[in-house]
Amino acid sequence: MVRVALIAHDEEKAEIIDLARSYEDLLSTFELVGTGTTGKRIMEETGLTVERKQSGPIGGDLMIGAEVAEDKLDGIVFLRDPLTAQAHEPDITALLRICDVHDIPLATTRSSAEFLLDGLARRTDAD
Ligand SMILES: O=C(CO)COP(=O)(O)O
Repeated sequence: MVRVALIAHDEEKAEIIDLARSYEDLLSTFELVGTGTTGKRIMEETGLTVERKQSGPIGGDLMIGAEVAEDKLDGIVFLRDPLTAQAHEPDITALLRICDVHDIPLATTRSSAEFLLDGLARRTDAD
């Protein structure tokens, strides 16, 4: 089964919930994992189930990164706030880097996330 991580910074939470609603039918066919607060909000505001890791600032990004290192993930939607400095920036950088190392697709904006999910939908069709 396709396994996807969903992560959003606070300023992007409304955007990822809107994205999750728009793609709910597709996402309901995926295994979903997310950082703590993002996962909680998506479960509260959609019908989706998300396996929740720690909140990003206390290690959640690194836990998602560990799944990448273990080749467990097919893609990541990570809607980053480009205008606010994050205390856990080193963890965010580590996650982006490990996605590059393992060539795991990672989308950091709404439009690129739509491309990523549309691409994973085609992969599901082909399976
Ligand atoms: O900080 C985050 C990603 O860097 C997201 O964490 P939360 O989903 O727990 O808010």
